[in-house]
Amino acid sequence: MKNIVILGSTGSIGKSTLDVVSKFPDKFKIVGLTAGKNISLLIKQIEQFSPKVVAVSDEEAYQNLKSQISNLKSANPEILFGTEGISSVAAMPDADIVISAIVGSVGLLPTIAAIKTGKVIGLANKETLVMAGNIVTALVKKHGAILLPVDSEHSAIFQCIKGHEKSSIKKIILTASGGPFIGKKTEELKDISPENALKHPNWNMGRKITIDSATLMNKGLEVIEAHYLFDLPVEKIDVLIHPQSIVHSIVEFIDGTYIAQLSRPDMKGPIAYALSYPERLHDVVEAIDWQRLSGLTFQRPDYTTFSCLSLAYSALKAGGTMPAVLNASNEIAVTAFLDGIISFNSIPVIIEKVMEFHKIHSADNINIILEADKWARKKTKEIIAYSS
Ligand SMILES: NC(=O)C1=CN([C@@H]2O[C@H](COP(=O)(O)OP(=O)(O)OC[C@H]3O[C@@H](n4cnc5c(N)ncnc54)[C@H](OP(=O)(O)O)[C@@H]3O)[C@@H](O)[C@H]2O)C=CC1
Ligand SMILES: CC(=O)[C@@H](O)[C@H](O)COP(=O)(O)O
Ligand SMILES: [Mn+2]
Repeated sequence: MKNIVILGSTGSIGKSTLDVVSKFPDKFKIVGLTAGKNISLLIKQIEQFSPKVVAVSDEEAYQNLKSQISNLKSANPEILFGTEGISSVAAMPDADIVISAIVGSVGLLPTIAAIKTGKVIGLANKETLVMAGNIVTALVKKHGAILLPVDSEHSAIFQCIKGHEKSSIKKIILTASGGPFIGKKTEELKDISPENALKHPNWNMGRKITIDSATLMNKGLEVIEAHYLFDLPVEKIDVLIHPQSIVHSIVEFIDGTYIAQLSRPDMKGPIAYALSYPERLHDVVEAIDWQRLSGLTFQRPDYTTFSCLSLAYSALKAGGTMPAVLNASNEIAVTAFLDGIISFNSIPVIIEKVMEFHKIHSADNINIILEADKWARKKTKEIIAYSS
């Protein structure tokens, strides 16, 4: 029996993780859950899974949760609050594996708290590695923690390279669906509404990552994530558009052969793989009906129209605090787009300006990263205010 903590249990990844856990009650037990502010869902999860400890980041939600919890007959967890409370859940001694599935930079400190206890981390929160890849991988080594990718492309690469020498890898190819605006040019994207950008063709995900998929920033963040997870230079990390999202990524070996990992687009696959690693669970994802597949197609990304992808490659090459700045600026720009304050096409324009203003620092410790993150948020807001 493995004891599981889920950071971000009320989100898309959190809910899929609980789906997997509920199908295998003899293998997994939930010991800790955390949420932002969706306490109506959190209460249902508490009733169903009886965690020992829960934490929420939002103060009003915390007070509401505390007042409602005494009415629950079946469960009575300890309730914690804020980043510190979430980090305590992440570090709880009973946990065997922590699924890191909070969205955005707020996931960084709780993930580090889990790493420092030497646990197995199922990492969905790609922002952790984008912001602080060198620091995080050094902490993983120092504390004997294990980082298992939950992001579908990285889970695919992890599965494909298993048992192969690193020197035999020529490059890895991250597949991208292309998002809802595949094939469109900049001019055609100028009046895109948040509602249309939120219509991902293949995956049902949280709002922030769905917009990142539409701009291709998601793939850019994943290039940076892959660099740190697999310790590969940027030149060995490629991106290919694959609109069907059946091939989750590909490894090209030096002998000219390839290994790819395939399944229907369903995050329960990579989640279950991380939860049960190194074993596999039965019947997690519905089988592919091969005869009915209409085709698997691949094309080069349009780096000009979807320039967020180019910006992410530039940030990775620039190094130091630049990836953290890219990430923070993107978070602010995406929120502004969802709030109707800036246009879809402004997202990369604003991020690029912020990157141009940034004086790179060596990413030696977490405070330098947090400072860069803070600086980039402020600068992005200034540029948005100035231009609107
Ligand atoms: N969804 C997917 O299929 C995939 C997601 N990922 C990555 O996984 C992560 C989660 O994505 P996803 O599940 O889609 O996101 P969601 O927006 O669906 O869920 C986010 C979770 O984070 C919580 N949260 C939000 N803000 C805070 C905060 N300030 N403090 C603490 N918790 C907070 C939310 O709580 P509440 O709702 O209660 O406020 C919710 O539980 C992201 O990093 C994403 O890039 C990677 C691959 C695939
Ligand atoms: C499911 C998953 O891992 C997402 O990160 C997904 O890859 C998003 O789709 P895109 O390929 O459109 O970015
Ligand atoms: Mn992904």
